[in-house]
Amino acid sequence: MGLKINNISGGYAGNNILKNISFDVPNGEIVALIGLNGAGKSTTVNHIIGELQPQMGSIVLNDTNIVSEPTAFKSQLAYIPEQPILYDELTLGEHLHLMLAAHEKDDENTWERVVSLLTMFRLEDKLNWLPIHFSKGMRQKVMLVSAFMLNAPLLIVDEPFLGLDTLAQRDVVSLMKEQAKLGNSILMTTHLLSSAASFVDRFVVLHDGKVRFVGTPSALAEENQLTVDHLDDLFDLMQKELANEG
Ligand SMILES: Nc1ncnc2c1ncn2[C@@H]1O[C@H](COP(=O)(O)OP(=O)(O)OP(=O)(O)O)[C@@H](O)[C@H]1O
Repeated sequence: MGLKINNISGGYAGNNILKNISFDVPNGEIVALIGLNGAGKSTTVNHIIGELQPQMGSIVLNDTNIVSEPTAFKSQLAYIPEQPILYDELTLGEHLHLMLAAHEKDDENTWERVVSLLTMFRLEDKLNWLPIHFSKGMRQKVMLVSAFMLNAPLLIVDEPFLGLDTLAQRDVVSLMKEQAKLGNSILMTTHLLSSAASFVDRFVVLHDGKVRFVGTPSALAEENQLTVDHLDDLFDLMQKELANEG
């Protein structure tokens, strides 16, 4: 089980972007959605988080369909957007308690986990701070704590490394691996193919709103006659292809 995207087509009002997208994020797997700017990664994520509705196809998470049971679907989901969203008037502590309460998890056990995450990201002494006092990277770390504290069955992380120092990047990878070990599904978007290749189970390559490839990092490298260390060159190949099509 896990997340099953079956044959979805969709996009924005009057602007159809996704064409027959299908892929799975099985329980216990880390899957990276990749593609050039404008390929449709955010549009796909927006459908999975329920911001957009597909014109056709289905999105099912552990047997829960997003259309027939939207509340049950969303309660299984933790999402880390590329741009941090924080309530200006709430302290870090108030923000975390509010998020926990919304997921009915504001208990002592979960708070222990929150404290260990805050310590990992060196935020443990900042519970009384307001967002205005946080740097960009610190805001991103607050989003990471808010999502990882939930141990949600599906975690979606948009560009997990953006704005993070190398220590925090390493911590995010180990947290994603920990979530996978717990049997949760992780879907991330990234432009850093070679780095992602060292820890993701599979890549889903989007190209012009279509799924171009689904498979392991080594299979992706092999198909494009690249080594895993040089997977970033795939973007040059796709860019050239787009130029030829145009
Ligand atoms: N709000 C919107 N309304 C209409 N079209 C949009 C909107 N947002 C994005 N698009 C279009 O949808 C297509 C896919 O964009 P999307 O943001 O999904 O790409 P992406 O793969 O996430 O790119 P990036 O790597 O730049 O984040 C693009 O052609 C874009 O112009």
